[in-house]
Amino acid sequence: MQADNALLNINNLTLHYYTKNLEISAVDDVSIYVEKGKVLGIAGESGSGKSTLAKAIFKILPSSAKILKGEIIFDGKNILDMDEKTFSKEIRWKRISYIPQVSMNSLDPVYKIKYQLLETIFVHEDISRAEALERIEKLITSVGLPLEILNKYPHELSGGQKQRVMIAMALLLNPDLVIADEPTTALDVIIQAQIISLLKNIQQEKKLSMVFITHDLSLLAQVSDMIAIMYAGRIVEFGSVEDIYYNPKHPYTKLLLKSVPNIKDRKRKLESIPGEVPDLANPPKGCRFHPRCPLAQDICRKENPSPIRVGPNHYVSCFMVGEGNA
Ligand SMILES: Nc1ncnc2c1ncn2[C@@H]1O[C@H](COP(=O)(O)OP(=O)(O)OP(=O)(O)O)[C@@H](O)[C@H]1O
Repeated sequence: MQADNALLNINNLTLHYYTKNLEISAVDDVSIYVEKGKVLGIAGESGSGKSTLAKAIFKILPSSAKILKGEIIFDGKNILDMDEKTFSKEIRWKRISYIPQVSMNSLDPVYKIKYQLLETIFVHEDISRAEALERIEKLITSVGLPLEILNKYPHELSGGQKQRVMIAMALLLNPDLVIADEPTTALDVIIQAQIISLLKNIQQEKKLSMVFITHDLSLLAQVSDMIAIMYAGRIVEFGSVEDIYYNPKHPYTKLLLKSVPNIKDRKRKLESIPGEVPDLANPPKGCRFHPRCPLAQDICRKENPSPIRVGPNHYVSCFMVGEGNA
C-alpha cells in the first residue's frame, strides 16, 4: 500500500507492550500512508491503538513498548533506524510535531509560556532572541491568542488557550507533518469547533501534512482527506473521506457510521455496536472483529484478512468483501 506523493509510509508496523504479566498486542501489521499536504484521519474506539500509533511516529513510546516488525518511512528514511540523538536533533518538532490530548498537560508548570516557546526554538535553531520572539508573537497572534499570555504560567490559561499554545508550539519550527492526538477531547463543544477550524485553516494555508486522531467520526469528515478505521490494533479500512462515508465496505466501518449522529438526518436512530472491544492481551484469533461481526464465517475465526484493494485508494481487510455481503 503506497502512494506516489506520500510523506509518511507506515508498513506492517507491529508493536506490543510488555507489562509485568501481560503482552498487549496494541498495533498489529498496520500499513497506512500520509500524502504531502493532506490530512489522514484515524478513527476507532477507545483502546484501538490510535495513540500508540501516534507515539510511534513521534518516537515517544514508553520503554514497555517494543516494535516487533515493520517500518515508518518519513521522507524516504526509516525513522525506526534512527537513534534518539539524530531523531531529536533533525526530526522531532523540526519536521514532525505533535499536538497531544489536552489532558496530557504537556506544558511545564514552572515556566512562563514565552520561555517554553523560546526554549523549543533555541534547542534547534541558532537565531537571535529578538528574531525568535518576533516569530513567537506572530504565531501566538495567528492562533488567536492575545500576546499577554506569553507572560503567563500554564495554570493561568484555560484548556482551549493551552491547546492553542500547543498548536503554536507544533508550528514553531515549520514542520512538514503534524500529529494531532485527540486535540480537542475534553474541551467544550464550542471551543472544540473553534480549535478544529483553526487547525484546518492552518493546515491548508501552510500545506501541512497531518495525522488527526479521534474517536469521533463526525469530526473527521470536516478535517480529513483520507481516513483509516482502526479496530483492536489493526486497520480494517483505509480510503478517501468519500469512500469511507459514502461507500464503506467493512462491517465495522458501517456499524461505526451508524453510531454517529448525522446533522442532515436527525430522525435516524443511533445504533450502538453490540459486544465489547477485545482485550488486546488476549485478542481473538483470525479477524479481531469476528466476535462482534454480523457476517462472520468460519474463515474469519481462523485467519487474519489482508487488505484488499477495492478502489484506487480504498483498502478493506475483510473476507466477506466481494462475497456479495459487504
Ligand atoms: N504504557 C502502556 N503499557 C501497557 N499497555 C498500554 C500502554 N499504553 C496503552 N496500552 C494498551 O494498548 C492498547 C492501545 O491503547 P491506545 O491508548 O493506543 O488506544 P487508543 O485508541 O489511543 O485509546 P484512547 O482513545 O482511549 O486513547 C490498549 O489495550 C491499552 O490498554
